[in-house]
Amino acid sequence: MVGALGEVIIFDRGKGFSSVALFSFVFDSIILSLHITDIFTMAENTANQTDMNEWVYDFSQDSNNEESLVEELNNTKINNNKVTENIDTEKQENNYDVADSINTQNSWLNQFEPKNHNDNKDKTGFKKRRGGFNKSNNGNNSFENTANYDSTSNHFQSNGVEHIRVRGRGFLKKLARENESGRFEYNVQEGNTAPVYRGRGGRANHRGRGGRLRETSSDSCYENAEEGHNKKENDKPTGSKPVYIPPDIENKELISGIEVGLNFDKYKTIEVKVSGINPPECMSSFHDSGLCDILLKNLSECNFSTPTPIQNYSIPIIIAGRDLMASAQTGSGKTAAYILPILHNLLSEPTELVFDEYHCEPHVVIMAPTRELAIQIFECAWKFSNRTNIRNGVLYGGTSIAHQKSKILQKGVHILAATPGRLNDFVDKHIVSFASVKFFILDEADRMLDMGFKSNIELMINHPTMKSNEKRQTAMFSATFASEIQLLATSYLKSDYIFVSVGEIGGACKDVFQSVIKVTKFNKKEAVLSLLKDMENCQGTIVFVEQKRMADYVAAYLSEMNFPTTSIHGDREQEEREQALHDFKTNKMKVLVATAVAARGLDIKGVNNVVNFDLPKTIDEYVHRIGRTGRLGNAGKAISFFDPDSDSSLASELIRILRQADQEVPTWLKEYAQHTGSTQAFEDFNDIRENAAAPIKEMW
Ligand SMILES: Nc1ncnc2c1ncn2[C@@H]1O[C@H](COP(=O)(O)OP(=O)(O)OP(=O)(O)O)[C@@H](O)[C@H]1O
Repeated sequence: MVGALGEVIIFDRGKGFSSVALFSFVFDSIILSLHITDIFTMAENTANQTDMNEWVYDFSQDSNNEESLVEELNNTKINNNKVTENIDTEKQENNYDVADSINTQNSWLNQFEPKNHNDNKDKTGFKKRRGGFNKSNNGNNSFENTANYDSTSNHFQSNGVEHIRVRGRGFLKKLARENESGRFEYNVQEGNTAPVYRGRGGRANHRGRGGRLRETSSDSCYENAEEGHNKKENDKPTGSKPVYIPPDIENKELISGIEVGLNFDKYKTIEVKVSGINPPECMSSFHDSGLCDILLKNLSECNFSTPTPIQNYSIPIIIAGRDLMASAQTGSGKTAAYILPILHNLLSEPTELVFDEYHCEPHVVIMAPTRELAIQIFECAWKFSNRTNIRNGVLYGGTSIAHQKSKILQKGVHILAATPGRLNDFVDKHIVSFASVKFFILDEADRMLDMGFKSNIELMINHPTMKSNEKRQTAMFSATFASEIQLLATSYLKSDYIFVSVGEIGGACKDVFQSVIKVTKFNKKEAVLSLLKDMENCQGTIVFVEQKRMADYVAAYLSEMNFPTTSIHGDREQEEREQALHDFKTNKMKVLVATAVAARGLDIKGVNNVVNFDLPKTIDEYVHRIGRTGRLGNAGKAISFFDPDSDSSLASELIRILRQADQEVPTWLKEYAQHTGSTQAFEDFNDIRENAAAPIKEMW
């Protein structure tokens, strides 16, 4: 209930902001209208007096005269000590910077600028924007999410006011550049899971007029068929399409891959199970793989000397023309397990590449749930096709469509890595046709086939230009593969597909040392801080949170505490997301705070620690998250905060994963598991085909 939260909502709707001085105050649908000059003072007093925890500044003025509004704002005596939130975090999907157009009179705006950063970035790695409300009482922090006015210290603190919202039209609409409602909000409530959308006329995922109480889950908006894409992109008016042009691969060092770790040899002891009719023999080295010479050369240049188990099995299976469903632990080389045999096929059985100025027909389509993963797959294909005529392309949202179109139509593409939304768009526009597809690959297949993406995948599989199962080769890979998803997946595969599992399906990588700490939602912040302080070197730490806003909040907090931190989540612009990853990869930022958008597939050198600030909703997500460390035989560490209030339903599954990975199970955790399900060990084998040949058990 909004009213129960207690809010101050301030609207100013009088033209020119000077004539209206009506002040009213109600819970839930409270409207305060008053002279803008007094807004902050009055709100502050009211908040202070009534101990309310939300402020909403609403400049619902459809101002035709922005300049006078800006002037009005300039004249407004806003005490720097009182307004503390940087609203930028709510409008990061666009590059528009209103202050550019009113630069000459930006004193109001400038007083909210981050004060002590020389370049265009603040300490969090966020791009500095004008127009954000920004704490400036000590002049050095742009993301201090404090918001409660403390009359004794004359500034805000975080223990009371939980929301600051700014709503407006005209000038503020531009400032926020949101949807037609022209409003945006920033919720700084700690541990918040239920941002309140309200107003008049709100609808699902959109803050508008007539709002309602609505929960946004982590980064789960699939309307653009990408995990963690920016919801606000859904209703961008035509004409404000993304213009970001990503750079070409420029730093080979950054895509060079993780080095083999001390535990790499332990891969030999992992049990591999294969089922399906007449599976091809596995290989035991790259040299007996039959891969063409140029690929062997590229492999050695990339320091791939010994194949991992999933590569030993998948490479011969794909070379033999068989369909494949494969599961292997995180960080064990699944990407190369399909890229290499595909490249081998393209090179040894070349066919003409069809393309013209209007369309192209890739030979290989690889789908991934996130933009960053699509980029990573593209880079992997690119590095292994060095010195060949193979052309690689990538399609993903948040970037210029014209640019991506020109890239793939220039010379055509053999291998196209893509997120479903952008690919569908290109297929709809007849820019991409599946008429020449030989291989169709689903990376993170269980994710691609669950609720969020399934309809998009089906659109492609059933597209008139797509070849039938029998005429194309299909392969699916993931570290997790629930039985129901396997069942669904079988309809996309030939009936005699091979199933390979390396280790337990859905099991965690045993090279990750896992620990669980009991917390409450109120002490997570301190807990993460003390974890970082206790680390000898916190370089390479990913902190996972459930909410996009929480990502900014935690990133801001850690930056404040002098841990260089950046964040990645679906409300950041694509350019910012790529910049954040780049800064993290190049060690400019020690800590990356991330939502689900970074949970799967991302392969980043030097990730030593994963912290689950919030535990995810599902155990599979947990397995993927902690798999960002402990890759390729390197040791890693995962620390998870367990809040009994919100995480008890995960307890039994968590215990199961801890046991499977030979980790210690805290005694207190068992209490929470008692009523929430089985902690039994993994099933022995689960190829769901009823008629599957008896599994061939082999030790690699
Ligand atoms: N045989 C190999 N020799 C050396 N390095 C390898 C080998 N195979 C893979 N790698 C490297 O191991 C890292 C992990 O590979 P990859 O990202 O394909 O793992 P994955 O199994 O797909 O992980 P996830 O489940 O997290 O997606 C990459 O840096 C890759 O370059």
